[in-house]
Amino acid sequence: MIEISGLTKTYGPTPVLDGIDLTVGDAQIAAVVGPSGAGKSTLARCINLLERPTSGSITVAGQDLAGLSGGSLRRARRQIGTVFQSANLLRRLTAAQNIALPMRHQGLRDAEVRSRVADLLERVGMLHRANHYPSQLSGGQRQRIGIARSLALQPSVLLSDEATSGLDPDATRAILDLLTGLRDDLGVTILVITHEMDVVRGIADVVAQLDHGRIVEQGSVADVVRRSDSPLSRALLPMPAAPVAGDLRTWELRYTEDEVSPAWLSRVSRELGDVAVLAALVEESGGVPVGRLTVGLDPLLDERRVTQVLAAVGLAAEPGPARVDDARPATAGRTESAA
Ligand SMILES: Nc1ncnc2c1ncn2[C@@H]1O[C@H](COP(=O)(O)OP(=O)(O)OP(=O)(O)O)[C@@H](O)[C@H]1O
Repeated sequence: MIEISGLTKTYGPTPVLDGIDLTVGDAQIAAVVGPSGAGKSTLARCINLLERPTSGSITVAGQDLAGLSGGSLRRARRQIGTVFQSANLLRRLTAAQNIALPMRHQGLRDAEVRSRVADLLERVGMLHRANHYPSQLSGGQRQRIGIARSLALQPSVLLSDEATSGLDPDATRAILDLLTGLRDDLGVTILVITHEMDVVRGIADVVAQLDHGRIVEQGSVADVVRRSDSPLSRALLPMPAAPVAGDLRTWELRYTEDEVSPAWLSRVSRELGDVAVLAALVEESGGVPVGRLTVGLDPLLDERRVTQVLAAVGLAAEPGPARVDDARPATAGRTESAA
């Protein structure tokens, strides 16, 4: 478990992290997202003790890291594995030797090292590359070896700072499967720093958005994607593209499958008149299938009434950004994704 409270980090006069409160439960994956310069990597470096926080507390597995020094600091560091964008393997060592390195530094016996290295190679699906050198591995394979090395001292927490950045979709998928396996099989708590919303959708249990050193939005992914008015929700699941300009008023609707009435279209049409379905998309995030629709309605309808009628059938609604061009009212048959 990671508990961060009132964490502040300043370089000179400027706070780079400003009062961060964030909790990641045991065996949870948390994603931290945010624009370049928001403070994501600084947050990771404070958690793995490469940087000292200016103030606030960081508790990992029940131990407050800020007050530690000497031997207790070194012991606490072993609780935390880190994977960076580049695996930074030593090129003169084989994959197996790279994984063994932290254990050798630790003074573990040969037999123990050999057995753990074999287990780790198997876990990351790289037993067949044990004796390859980094230059003989693909980027995704190097990253898997880097993850195995970060697990060598059996940490309870893993930090991943842009570990899938620059990898192709298959290699990314393999790394994400590996991380979810570590959470589910070994109960590792994982904090993922990423700018890739696919990664958040794919594996995160909770998500926090950092901006200018502050958390501006956070919550479980399942809750965030249900929020119709949230910038983070829109970033996670953008609205499908729809035609713009014209006579109808556009509305952006969002629903989760468990909350929407199956007969919503006919019920809404009865109350509000024709509904032009302009775009529709269903995608899963945080284990929840979320549907998004852009529809066109009569522009003379009262906004509050529209919102109420849509809410009554389980649709969260926001007025869209523009008017609709050449929209034709749809029948229920065109909304296959929502019905
Ligand atoms: N050692 C340092 N000294 C001074 N300023 C720093 C230092 N490290 C980071 N910063 C500043 O802190 C801010 C946050 O940097 P950080 O690397 O944490 O952002 P980030 O969100 O990870 O960005 P990116 O997505 O581009 O990697 C930036 O304005 C950066 O210039």
